[in-house]
Formats: sequence, C-alpha cells, structure tokens
Amino acid sequence: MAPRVLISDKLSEAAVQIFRDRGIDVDFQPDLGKDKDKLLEVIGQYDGLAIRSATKATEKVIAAATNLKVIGRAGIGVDNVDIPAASKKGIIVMNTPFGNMITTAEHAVAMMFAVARQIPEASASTHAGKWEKSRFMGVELTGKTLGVIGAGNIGSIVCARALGLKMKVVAYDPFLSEERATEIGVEKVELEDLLKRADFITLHVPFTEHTRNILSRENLGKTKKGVRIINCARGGLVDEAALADMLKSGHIAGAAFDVFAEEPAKDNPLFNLPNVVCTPHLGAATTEAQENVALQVAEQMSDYLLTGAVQNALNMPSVTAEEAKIMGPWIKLSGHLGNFIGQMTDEPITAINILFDGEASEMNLSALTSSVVAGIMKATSQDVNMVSAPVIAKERGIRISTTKQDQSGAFEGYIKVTVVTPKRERSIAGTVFSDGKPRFIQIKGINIDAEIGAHMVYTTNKDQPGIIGTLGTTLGRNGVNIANFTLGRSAATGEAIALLYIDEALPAEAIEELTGTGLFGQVKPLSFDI
Ligand SMILES: NC(=O)c1ccc[n+]([C@@H]2O[C@H](COP(=O)([O-])OP(=O)(O)OC[C@H]3O[C@@H](n4cnc5c(N)ncnc54)[C@H](O)[C@@H]3O)[C@@H](O)[C@H]2O)c1
Ligand SMILES: O=C(O)[C@H](O)COP(=O)(O)O
Repeated sequence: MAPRVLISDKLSEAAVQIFRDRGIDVDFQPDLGKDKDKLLEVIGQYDGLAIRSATKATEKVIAAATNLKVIGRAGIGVDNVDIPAASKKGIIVMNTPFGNMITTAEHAVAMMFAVARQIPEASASTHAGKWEKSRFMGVELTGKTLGVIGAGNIGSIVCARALGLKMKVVAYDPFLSEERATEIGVEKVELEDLLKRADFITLHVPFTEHTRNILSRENLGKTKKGVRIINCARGGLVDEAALADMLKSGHIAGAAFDVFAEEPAKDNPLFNLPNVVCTPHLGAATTEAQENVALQVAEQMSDYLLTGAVQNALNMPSVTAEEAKIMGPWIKLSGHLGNFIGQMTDEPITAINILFDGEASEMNLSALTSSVVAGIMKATSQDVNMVSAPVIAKERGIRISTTKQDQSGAFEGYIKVTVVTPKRERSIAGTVFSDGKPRFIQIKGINIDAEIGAHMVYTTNKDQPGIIGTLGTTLGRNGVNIANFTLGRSAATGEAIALLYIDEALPAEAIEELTGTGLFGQVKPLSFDI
C-alpha cells in the first residue's frame, strides 16, 4: 500500500504534485493544522506529516500518530515540533534549512531600510493625503555599524548584503570561527561589544534555552542610544515589554519585527508605537522560497518513505539514496549483530563498543551505529527503531563508543559489536559478502561462517564428539528442518559453538531435550527480522 502523507499547513501545491508523482497518497488540508482536535483525530492514518509553523506537532499529537514515520517542516524553525517526543517514538523530523534563507535575509534587510526611513508610516500618511515631508527624517545606512546576532545561513547572507550597502558589520556568534568571520568579511565580537557599538542590531539565532531573551531588559539597556532593532528570527529572543519602554523613552529609535513572543500576535506591547514596523511572520513569504521549501520537503519525505534515504533530519544522521543502496546490507548486518547480542543478554547493558573495519569504516558510521543500537533494543521492545534507539540508550545511561580500523585480512571489512554488562562482555562480528548477504563471522572470538535466517539456534558446548549428531537427531525428531549448520571452536578454551539456521522456530520440547542431555552450556533460540 502506498504511504499516506498529510499536508496540514499552507504549503505550495508544488508539494502535492511531487508526492503524487512519487506514488504517495497525499491529503492536502492546508487549514487542518489550526484545528488541534481534528488533527488528533486523523493523524493516526498517516505515515508522513508535512507542515509549516501553524501546525503544532505536540507530544499529544505525536502520541496519537500511531503510524507516523516522518514529520517534514517546509521551512527552517522546528520549535513547533516536539523533537524529543518524536525521537522517542522513532519519528524522523526533517526541515529544509536552505530553501528560504535568501528570502528571509532579504526581509531583514527590507525591514532595516523600512525602520531607517520610516517607510510604512510615511506610506500610510501619504495614502491619507497628508504630504508630511518634514515629519519623516531618516538615517543613512552607509557607514553605520550593523550588529548581527547569529551568523549562520541567514545571518551570513544579511552580513553580505550589509557589506554591499557599505555598512560595517560586527557579529556575535559563539560558534563562528575567526576564519569564517574573515571569509564573510565581518568582525567577530562579544555580545557586550556588539551592544555598545551597533547602530542597527539584527537577530538570526534559533530560539533555544540559551537564546531566549538574549536581548533582555538589561542587554537592551547596554545598547547605544538611537539603536534600531530588527527581529526576523523568532519571537521570545527580545524582551518586548522592555523594548516598548525604551522606544517610548527614546533610548531606542526604532524596531522592525516579523516575529513575536506570541503568534498570531493580536495584542503586543510593540503595536501602535511610532517607528515600529511589524509584519505577520512574512520572512519566508515569497513565491520562490515557498516553492523551494515545498518541493524540497516533498522530495525529502518521499525519499525517506520510499527508499530510506535521510536528508536534513534533526534527529537522525543523513543517509543519501545512493548510500542507502550501498549501505542497505551493512545496515541490516548492524541490526542483526545488535539483535543477536540483545537476545543473548538479560542483564542491564552499561556500554556498547563498535569496531568498524575496512570497507565498513568508510561508511556513514552514525547510521550503522544507530542500527546496531536499535537491533540491541529490539530484543526487548518491538517499537524501537534507528531514530529512537540512541535516545533510549542515552536515557538508560548506556555509553556508546566507536572505533575505526583497516586491518581486515580475509574480509574487505567487518563490524564487531561488544556489549558490556556488570557481569560480562559479549561480542559478535559480521560482514557482508559480495552477494550482498550479511553473515556472522565470529562469536566470543571464535570464527564461524553463518548465514542469517529468520529462525536460528545458538548452542555452546565442550568440544567433544557427538554434538552434531545430537543436535541433528533432536531437531529431526521434533520436525525441525535445518537450512544451514555452522560450527566453530576454540583450541585455547576447548569450547565449541554452533549456529543453526532452521526453517521454523525451535519448539520448547526440543530445547528441553537438548538441555536435558547435559552436553550444552547454552541452547538459545533466536529470531531475526530478515
Ligand atoms: N521570519 C521567518 O519567517 C524566518 C524564516 C526562516 C528562518 N527563521 C529563523 O531565523 C533564525 C536563523 O535561521 P538560520 O537558518 O540562519 O539558522 P542557522 O542555524 O543557519 O544559524 C543560526 C546561527 O545562530 C548561532 N547561534 C546559536 N546559538 C547562539 C547564541 N546563543 N548566541 C549567538 N549565536 C548563536 C549558530 O551558531 C548559527 O550560526 C532561526 O530562528 C529560524 O527559525 C525565520
Ligand atoms: O522557520 C521558518 O522557516 C520561518 O519561520 C517560516 O515560517 P512559515 O513557514 O510559517 O512562514
């Protein structure tokens, strides 16, 4: 059955066409996101949810989304999505980080001009037939200092435009390197310095616990008299009440805001103050940007739902469609290795160490690691996947470490997983043969060559004659057909292991019989999601 996607915000209809062309069953209901109850009622039917900022993908919505695999944000900000809740449920959250950045940067620059020359008020006055030529005295931008808070995708475009306008640009961004600052032609400064020096301040940071109220009353008080403030990033970055007070006192000369602490903004301290320019979150509202983000989100969501390729996800490493094809068998192998250990382990796991050798070490290790961890967790919970497993592991305090090497002799590459519990360490290694089939090649340091089947049995015993016969006759007597039988032994410890791939699950009677012989240390039935 084709995957089903709900578009619950006003996306360009270009997205609908992409989904249809890719064979996805799409429901375009652009106003549904505003109706919380309706969204809760229908969300369970969909594999994908495509949104902008009006739909709130809250914990409650995510809990009701019993089939949801991906949330696609046609835009940048994902503060309307409960990402931890989505991750825990194994739902990928992706955005389109580049599709509207130029448009939004242009809006910030337009707002800077608007507030410098009081264009909206002058326009309203002229429309009213007043011709107030002497009322609207502005300031030039040339030679003025622009303080940019956050020099990422949008901030750095604003910097480039401002330099073109012959402004001096200083940027505060703790994650901006000196090299990058030089490359984009700005002076990297501390926030205090920016506040003191800027004639215009523009914000381009995400809304996080660190950036909330970054322009607090205290920080606004440190600004240069006559400063103008532009916010086209997120509401909540500036203390609106403090800003209103300082606009009234004349310390701050103007403000241009596209985003507000509460949206839709109906009643805001900044409304109706002179020289405050407001737009209703229009930063991304151009035909070009809306086409870009709609096309991108539809392509990304379709790729994920149809091929497993992951692009621009916020809670999962990226895997291209090409990588997904090449890595497919290795991702399967990683899952099986994890799942073997998960099924063998009945104590709390404290650490997972993964060694990637040769060919495997050149792949997307984050994706392979997530698959190992998901495989381990799947042994105890069916609902876990590559998105949720690392989150659950972190919650349980499991340390995950990875190592790369290139030493394989017999194989082009392999993966070895070692799991540590308070009592012991357990390890298994596997590879992918040229036929694309994953194999187990080592358990407990003992070499084997085992095909992986849906039903298997793992046994350990003292290396002595008669074991193969006992296994064969017991399984035969219980009507179990053996598809593949692999043995391995350690000369050092005198221990032997067997891994059997069988046609159906091992009945309890067979396990009892084998255990009753006293020949086996362990008789463990296993199952794998092939
Ligand atoms: N108004 C709109 O319609 C609209 C449209 C698109 C994006 N946005 C918003 O614009 C903002 C910027 O988007 P972007 O795509 O440039 O993001 P980005 O991730 O590319 O850049 C954000 C920058 O902020 C920096 N940063 C993070 N924490 C910081 C801190 N505490 N202090 C200073 N800098 C910090 C980061 O290092 C990064 O360089 C986001 O809030 C986004 O939601 C708004
Ligand atoms: O984060 C974004 O991409 C912008 O805030 C745009 O939001 P919108 O899609 O609701 O216009």
